[in-house]
This record gives sequence, structure tokens and C-alpha cells, in this order.
Amino acid sequence: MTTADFRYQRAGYVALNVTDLARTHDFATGIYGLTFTGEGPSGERFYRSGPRHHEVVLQPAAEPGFVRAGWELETEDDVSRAFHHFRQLGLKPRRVPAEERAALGLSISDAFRVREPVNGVEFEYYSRMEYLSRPLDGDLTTFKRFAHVGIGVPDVQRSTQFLLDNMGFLASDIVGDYTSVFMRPWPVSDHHGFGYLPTRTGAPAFHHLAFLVDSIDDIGKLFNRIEEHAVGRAFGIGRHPTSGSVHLYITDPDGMLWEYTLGMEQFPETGYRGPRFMSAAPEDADLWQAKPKPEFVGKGGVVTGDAGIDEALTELVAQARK
Ligand SMILES: CC(C)C(=O)/C=C/C(C(=O)O)=C(/O)C(=O)O
Ligand SMILES: [Fe+2]
Repeated sequence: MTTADFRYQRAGYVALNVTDLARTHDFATGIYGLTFTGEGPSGERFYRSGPRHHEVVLQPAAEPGFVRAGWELETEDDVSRAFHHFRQLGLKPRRVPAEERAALGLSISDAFRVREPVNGVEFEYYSRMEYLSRPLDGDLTTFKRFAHVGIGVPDVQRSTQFLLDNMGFLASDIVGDYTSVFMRPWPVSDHHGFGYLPTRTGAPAFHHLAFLVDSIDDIGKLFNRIEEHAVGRAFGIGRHPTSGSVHLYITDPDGMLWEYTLGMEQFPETGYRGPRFMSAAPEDADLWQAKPKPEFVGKGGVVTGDAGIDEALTELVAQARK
């Protein structure tokens, strides 16, 4: 159980800024294997691996980076409780206007956005995303679902503590002296839906996104596809000691990291194990001794904005940073 009185259903989606939408579109569909859903009114493009309207949003921008993570809650009541929970905390949640919800496939859901105050990372909450019955494109990969996003931050421990204390997350594993922490939005069973990792810039930075795939064939085929198309490989094929998943990280045209992950540990709703304190020694970094390449630090910033963070939050932010 967490201290939050709302329940998560799944890690929903990630929105990214990209500098060349056409090139990243070709990467997302032709290399990574996602299906293009369509374009929104501001030129943003939606991509999916299954029936839900989208799991990735790509927005054209001057600089690459993370815009927000979307979280599906179990019911509309959960969305309402979450909204009041964050408002009571002083976090200033903002409702997503109806026109924007319609573009996001959320016409019959309430939806709001809120920034965690330690770093300004934006989360969106909703409960009902449109299902599309039309078939997926192609057969490059058999996906299970969108899995997680990783963000680099200056203070992993403080950042984690805020999510555990206030945002309904549980820690699954802690690497080193809070070098990285992998968290799950309770009661979602996947080992993690969100991770904090070291930042390469001193400021919040995008690290990677990941989708769960169905079989080792999907990982092997991606490995050969990236070689054929001269796409960069940042880490893998390997196996994470933390979630136990088989992984392969590749770089998109902006150098941002997209991971395939296979077979991660599943947690029960209650009676789960506590977080483990994992060794951060390089020789413990991968069960198959895969070595991260220099590109594994990632690329891209985090759009932190300042909406919702004002003087009323100074005390909360100061506490969270202490
Ligand atoms: C090498 C990194 C820090 C690491 O430990 C990654 C772990 C996992 C996992 O356990 O699945 C990730 O998904 C990840 O951060 O990509
Ligand atoms: Fe990952």
C-alpha cells in the first residue's frame, strides 16, 4: 500500500520533443516497430503498440527531450481522488481542456497534469483512453505494452522520496547509494514503471523509454534491424540484475534512448518483497556482462516549466529537497 488514496492501472504513455519529426517517425515505425495512430491539431503525432490510442507522442521542437509521462488510473473516481490529493498537497494540478483531451483519445475521461516539485517532471493522469479496433501496422515486433520511462535527476534519493511519500509509487530496487531507483505505480505489477537515474547534465534529463516485448525473437530481430539500418546501439543485448529483464537500448535520430525489455519481475498487490539495495559495481551491472556504451548516458532534456510551482510551494519543495 502507499499513502496515496488512488490506484494506478498502467504506465500509459510518454510525450517527447523531437527535432526532426519525419526522421523520428521513420525510426519509431520502421525500426522500433510502433504503429502510427495519427496527427493532432498542433502537429504532434501519436504512436501505439496495441489497441490504446497512443503510448508515445512525438512533438516537433527545437530541442529534444521529455515532455510528460501519462498514467492510467483504474477508474474516474481514482482520477478525482488523485486530483484532490495533489491539490491538497499544494501541487496545483491543472485539468486538461476538452479539445486537448479529444486529440489525446481521452474524450470520455477526466484528465489533469501535475508537476512533481523536486524536479518539475510533469505527469498526466486519466482513466479511459480510446481503444482503436483497426489493426496494427506491419509485424516487426510483437509488443506487450508500454513499460516505463527513466529520467536523470541531480538528487535521486530526494526525488524518489517525494514519489514514495506523495505520488503513490513503491520502490522495487535501489542501486548503490541511490545511484538509481526503480519504482512501480501501485498496484501495477511490473517491476517498474518509472526510474530515476543519474543525470548527465546537472539538471533533470531524459534517460530512456521502454516497451515490453513478447519474446527473445523481438529482441534478436531488433538487434539485426539496427545493424542493417545503421541505427546506434547503446547497451545490450543483456539482462538487468534488477528487474531480471532482457534488454536492448538503441538511439533515435536525436540520440535519445529507446529500450526493448523482455520478461520483468512481477509484483503482487500485497505481500510483496521490499526494495533490494543492489550493488553499483560495474561487474554487477549486467547478468550477461553486457557493457554500456558511452551513448547510454542518454540525450535530451526535461521540459520542467514553472506552471503549478509558485511561492505557495516553496516550503513543500524545500522539504522535498532537504
Ligand atoms: C544499468 C541501469 C542503471 C539499470 O540497472 C537498469 C535497470 C532496468 C531494469 O531493471 O529493467 C531498466 O529497465 C532501466 O533502467 O532501463
Ligand atoms: Fe529501462
